Parts: sequence; C-alpha cells; structure tokens
Amino acid sequence: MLNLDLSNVAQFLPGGWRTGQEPGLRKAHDYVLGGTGAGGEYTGWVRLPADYDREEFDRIQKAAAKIRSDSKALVVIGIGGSYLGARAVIETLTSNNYNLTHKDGPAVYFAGNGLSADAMNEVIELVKDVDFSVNVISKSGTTTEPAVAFRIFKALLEEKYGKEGAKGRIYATTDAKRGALKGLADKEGYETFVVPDAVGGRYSVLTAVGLLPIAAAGVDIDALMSGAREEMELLAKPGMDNPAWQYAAARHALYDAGKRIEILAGYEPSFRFFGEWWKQLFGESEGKQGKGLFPASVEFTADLHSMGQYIQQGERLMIETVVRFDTARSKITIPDDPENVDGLNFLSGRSLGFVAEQAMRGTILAHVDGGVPNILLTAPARDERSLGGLIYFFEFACGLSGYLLEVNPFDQPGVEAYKNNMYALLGKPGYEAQKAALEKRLDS
Ligand SMILES: O=P(O)(O)OC[C@H]1O[C@](O)(CO)[C@@H](O)[C@@H]1O
Repeated sequence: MLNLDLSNVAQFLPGGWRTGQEPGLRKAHDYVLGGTGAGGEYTGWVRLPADYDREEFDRIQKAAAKIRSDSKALVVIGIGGSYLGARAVIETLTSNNYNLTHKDGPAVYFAGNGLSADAMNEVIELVKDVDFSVNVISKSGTTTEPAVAFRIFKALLEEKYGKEGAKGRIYATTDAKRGALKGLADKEGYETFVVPDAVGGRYSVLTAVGLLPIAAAGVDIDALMSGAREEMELLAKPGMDNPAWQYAAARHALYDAGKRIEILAGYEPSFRFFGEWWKQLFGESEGKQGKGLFPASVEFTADLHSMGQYIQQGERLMIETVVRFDTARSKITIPDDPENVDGLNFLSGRSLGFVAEQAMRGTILAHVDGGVPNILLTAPARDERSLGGLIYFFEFACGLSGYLLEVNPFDQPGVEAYKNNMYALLGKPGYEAQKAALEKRLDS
C-alpha cells in the first residue's frame, strides 16, 4: 500500500486548508466515479483494473509470448499516451538500460514518438538484421508521427518477411471501430487490440496500449493489474483520509497559495520515464484555460548537481513530490580503505541504500527550508504491484485535481494548434488558405 506523507506541506498553507477543500473534493470524487463531470465520457479508466476485458487480456498474454518466442526486437510505435506508459513501466520495473540488461525476450525500441530521421534510422539499423515484430499504437489512428513511422516499419517487415510473413508480426492497438489504422488493420488482417472509447491516451497504460509491450518485455501484467485494483478499491472511498484526496487537496491549496510548478522527483534512474508519463498525465489534464501547475521531473541525486541549485534558491514557484521505493532490490556495501585518502571510512560497511536514504531525507529538509513544500509518496517496492498502485493513484488524483481546478481533465484541445499548422505547412488537402497565411507570416 502507498504511504502519503504531507508533514512538509502544512507550514506553507493557511490553517484549515484541508477541510476547506472537502466540498470540492466530494463533488470531484462523484464526477470521477460517476462520469458526471466535464469529459465524463472518458472515465472508462476508473473501473478498468477490475472490469477489463478478460478475453483480450488472454490474447495480450498470448501475443506477448509469441513475440518473445519469435522476435529479438519489438518496435513499439506510438506517441504521448500511446507509448509513455509502456516505456515508464518497462523501465521502472526492469532498468533504464533494459535493452542492454534483459536476459530473454525481445529488445524493445520505441519509434514514432517524434520526427527525427536520425532516431528512426537508428532503430531501423538496430532491427533490420534480426527477427522483429511491430506493435503500432494509436487511438485516433491518424496521428502523424506514428502513422509515418508505421509506413516505414511496415515496409521494412514486408521486405524482410513478405506480405504474409509481415502480417503475423504486426500488432495494431487502436479504436475498436474507427480510424485509418483500424481500417488498415482490418484490410491487411493484423491482430488488433482495442483502446476503449471511454479511455483517453494518457489514462490508457492499463489497457492493451501499455499491456502488450509491457508483457512482451516479460513484466507480470497480472500483478500490475492487481496492484492497480487494490488502489482502486482504496481510493473509491470518499473522505479526507483518502490519499488521492489528500494529494489533490495539497497540490491545489499550494497552487492557490501561488505555487506554479510541481516537480516529481525519484531516486532510481529507472524511474525517469515514469516522470515522463506523469508529466503528460497532469500536463494535458490540467494545463488549460490559463491554469495548472506546470509538471516537471528530476532524477536525484544526479539532478541535485544541476537543477538542485534552482530548486534550492531560484524563483519560489515550485512544490516537490518525491516518490520513494521502500525496499531496494539489491545491496552494495561500501568497502573499507585502510589508507582512507578520500576520508570516506566513516561510511565503511554502510550500504549504498543507507547513503541514498540520508541523501533523500537531507534533501527534503533542505528544500523545505528553501521554501519548497514537499509531498512524499512511498511505495513498498519497485515491483509490479506497487507500480500498478502508483499508476492508479496518480490517475485518480489527476481526475480529482482537474475538477478542483474547474477544467475538463480529459480533453486536450490545445494540442490541435501545432497539428493544424503542421498540416497546413505540409500541404495537406483542405488547409490551402491556412498554408498561404502561415507562409506569409514565416517569410515576413
Ligand atoms: O493514440 P493517438 O491517437 O495517436 O494519440 C497520441 C497522443 O496524441 C494526443 O492526442 C495529443 O495529440 C495525446 O493526447 C495522445 O496521447
């Protein structure tokens, strides 16, 4: 079970900050659970850890087993919510060096999450001479980055295995009925998995979107779902002792008190992509109508030697949320050195974990002294259950937070602005007038 420690928040807030938020939270809780608030048609993730499609879950396990047996590499094509969750879970539970350290099963490469030719060519080089499969993931089926990448990797597979052979190596995760990718998958006969209508991209990691690549990397998705389910049951109970209520209340009260940035900090390098997932979750959910805490993430202690300076003494705009894993997976003991030239013998025989724990405790107090409120979230271990719980905790708290902020936590209309300009500049049919207007501005 997760443990939330808010003892370093109260000193930054006026008295009564918790109780003052209770009515808003009660309303937000009902909106999230009942799907009755703005964007309520996208609350399909709320009951997902209990109500998921068992038949599809079995197919995911089977497809993952097939990929593990016939592929040395899996190319996961998707952007935003269609890749960040899978990458976050795979790396957090294995290693940020997964492709170097994994023992069996495929290397996992992510493509279609940008438009860099160099990055794409690198993945092509890495997979072209080994047996590989592709999981293309796009809820809309029309997002440019993954669609372009899929054209390229589909052609590569067809060249290598022929059309028929390629077909058995392409897995498409998309809308059940609509979209260009669904049409293509049906036409070509790919195995398909569904992004449910009621689940938006950034809330989709516990659907086939995340589960297929995660299972292909050898992670126990049953345990991941169990952890999420336990958290779901816990958070369904309304009240100020609900940890998601407390987290949402704290960050909202701090926002009202003038804080503008929330930094998610972890002490495990493997946790870095969880921060990327979390940033999309909160950034797309809350950043609208001129509102919202800007979500940032850091990796400690590495970033204490870069961003640490700003956090300690820069603009007093931020709050810090630290995610800590209670038990380490492995241990390293610091050796004794009879000469003690580095003066570190006071640490001889101590574990590195002990040093890291003191670094974390000291950092929290230093940052609090520097005016940065601290929220500490402890998960039992860096394992499937804890991570399932963490994912659900943040999703639920994000839904509540969005409603406290009086925005729709489930839409992302702002993302269309860049897409429209890009389509116009690329000469997409129907965008002719916009193209001319944009080019005039760019040339002036
Ligand atoms: O799965 P899709 O439809 O390709 O979308 C990918 C991502 O793009 C966005 O829609 C933003 O454009 C995100 O919300 C989403 O996670």
